[in-house]
Amino acid sequence: MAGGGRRFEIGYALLPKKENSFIRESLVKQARSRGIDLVKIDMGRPLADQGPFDCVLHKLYGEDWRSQLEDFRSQNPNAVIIDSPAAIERLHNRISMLQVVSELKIENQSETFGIPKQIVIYDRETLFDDQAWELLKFPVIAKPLVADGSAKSHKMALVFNHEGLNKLKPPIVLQEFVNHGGVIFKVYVVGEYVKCVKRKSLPDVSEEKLNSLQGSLSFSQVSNLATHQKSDDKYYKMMHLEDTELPPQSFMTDIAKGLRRAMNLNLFNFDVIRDTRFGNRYLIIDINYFPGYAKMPGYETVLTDFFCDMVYRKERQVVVEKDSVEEYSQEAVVGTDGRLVLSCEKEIRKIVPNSCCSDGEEMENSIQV
Ligand SMILES: O=P(O)(O)O[C@@H]1[C@@H](OP(=O)(O)O)[C@H](OP(=O)(O)O)[C@H](O)[C@H](OP(=O)(O)O)[C@H]1OP(=O)(O)O
Ligand SMILES: Nc1ncnc2c1ncn2[C@@H]1O[C@H](COP(=O)(O)OP(=O)(O)O)[C@@H](O)[C@H]1O
Ligand SMILES: [Mg+2]
Ligand SMILES: [Mg+2]
Repeated sequence: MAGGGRRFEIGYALLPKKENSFIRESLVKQARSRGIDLVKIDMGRPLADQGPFDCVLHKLYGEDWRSQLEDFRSQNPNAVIIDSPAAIERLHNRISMLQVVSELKIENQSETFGIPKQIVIYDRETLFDDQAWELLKFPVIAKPLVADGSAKSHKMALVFNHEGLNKLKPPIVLQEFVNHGGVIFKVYVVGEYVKCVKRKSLPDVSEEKLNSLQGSLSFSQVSNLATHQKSDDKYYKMMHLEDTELPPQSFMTDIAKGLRRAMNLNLFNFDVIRDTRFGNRYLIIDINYFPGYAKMPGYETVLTDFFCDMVYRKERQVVVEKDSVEEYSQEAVVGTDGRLVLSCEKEIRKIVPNSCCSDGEEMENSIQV
């Protein structure tokens, strides 16, 4: 075990469904064997009274939970919080979620990426306003603007014509439906680890079919159906999952890295489709915080590696801090004047930049000189 035999505690706060799927005995055991104890946070008691944890792993929302995390952080400035509520928040709105994609710059000669054309509609009037429709053409997907994990936030409609707009309930995002061969790519990100898998998606809609279709079609969490129907060979063949080529791994990794940095998140996945009109154009349509990692083969190892990275990196930083303090305070002694001590403090801060949970977010009071 690394870290000089010291054990680490990671507290987790998850909804029951998530806890059941994610906190498996196999994960708990593997983490334990590498010096990490996964401990359930007691939601009946203040978080700040528990632990003290080296790291908090969470997928819970709301003001109360946020302020509990803040209290915990101020009492445990060296603890790692995965991830910061402010960074997660961006993913709760389907417009801000994809804005970050448009800002990414990735050099690639052979593939391109972006997001589908989309507009946000806040009221029924705008829904039927021709001006709002200048950018889009049917079919479109209507998605609830809010993506907060509720069943409602996953209820979508594929809309074929104006008649289909009647059933929609703003606020919604209307997104151009892009034919993509019925297969979606899910790219799972765990810190630096990136894994792309294929899943079932909606079938293509041809011009011909579009003219014969009426109104709209409602659906929910279509990509999760594939796992339930894996045993149905005929169904699987029909979706052409096996014949579909994955996007180039290095391209997905570059996008994942860019998103991770831009969003300041460690645990997320994003849904990608390949536009059949071009073949080398990829569109990102959805980003999810802390998705269903247990569906990833060998998720226990990937997650344990990540936990180790988080807590050991933290441990290393603390050691560096201590070393730096000694080194610089010796210099300060040589100089023997108050001003010199002050400039040393600044130096130490430079040595331990952003020493925090998710990259980029400064941890205050981490250095005691
Ligand atoms: O439950 P699972 O394993 O299907 O995971 C869901 C994810 O499925 P995926 O890993 O992408 O196949 C799912 O992703 P999709 O929306 O299907 O793209 C969400 O991340 C969902 O979380 P939430 O309801 O948006 O908070 C995830 O649900 P929670 O487990 O977080 O409740
Ligand atoms: N612009 C689009 N073009 C084609 N299919 C789409 C598009 N947007 C979503 N889909 C399909 O709808 C599914 C659900 O949409 P998504 O935005 O991923 O919502 P959720 O957050 O519920 O997963 C996707 O997995 C994909 O099959
Ligand atoms: Mg999705
Ligand atoms: Mg989603």
